[in-house]
Amino acid sequence: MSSNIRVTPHPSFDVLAATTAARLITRLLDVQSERGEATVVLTGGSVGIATLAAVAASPARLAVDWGKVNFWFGDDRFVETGSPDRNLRQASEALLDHIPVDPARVHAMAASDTAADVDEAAALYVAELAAAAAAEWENDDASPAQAPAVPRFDVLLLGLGPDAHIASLFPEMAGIRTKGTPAVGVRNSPKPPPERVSLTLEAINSAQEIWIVAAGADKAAAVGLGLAGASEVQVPASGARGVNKTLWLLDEAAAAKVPGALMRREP
Ligand SMILES: O=C(O)[C@H](O)[C@@H](O)[C@H](O)[C@H](O)COP(=O)(O)O
Repeated sequence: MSSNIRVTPHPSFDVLAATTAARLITRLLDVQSERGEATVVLTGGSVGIATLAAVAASPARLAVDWGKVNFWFGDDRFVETGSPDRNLRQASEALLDHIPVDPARVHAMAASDTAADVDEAAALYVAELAAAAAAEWENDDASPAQAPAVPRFDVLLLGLGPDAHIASLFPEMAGIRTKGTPAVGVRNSPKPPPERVSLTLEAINSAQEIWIVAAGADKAAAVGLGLAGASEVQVPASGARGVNKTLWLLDEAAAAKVPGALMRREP
């Protein structure tokens, strides 16, 4: 197992969400003190959204310069902009509408009323990622021609499906096999709704830190498989590896099948 993987259980869903929120606020503050701005990739799902709500409820949120935080999405559902199924809408209701974000720094994936199909939506996100990456490289006095496909992701949040899917990359489907592009259109998703846009594993793994957040007994098998070094095509979560750190932030139920040797119980 790579040394950069750390598994931390939490006593309950609520403690997991609150602790992940505190970690996120602290990480954003640390990055902003080093670089002036910070970038987080948000996820849909119960824990991902509960974490954002916990950030909104935390007095510590007031210490973050939210106007200098770049928000991207690991995936979104390809439904109408106003649909309650949209991760953007859920993230906005949980957090983004309650903090002073710079709208130009909130990078939403296209919806079914703003793109013709999931392929166009993915292509639009690929272009937006490339433009942000080129701008970062120009700022770093490097040639934009050599810019990577995606900007720097300081923290990338991932929920976990019971089938070990991450973002909208599902076992054995085209998305998890896709290489050479940072975003992909998804059809026939086993998790409704059927059409989505997702970052690819390559884009996910470009992140400095990946935080996989999962709660509930129905995720225990996926966590165990994800940590057991299974093939990423069969177990997408097993392919998630941050450049510097990969955290598995779990409640006790989701951690039930984690080998004791891997567990890091924080004091
Ligand atoms: O858009 C989505 O559906 C998510 O990004 C997806 O990857 C989610 O995070 C997992 O399915 C976990 O969701 P739950 O925590 O609700 O089970």
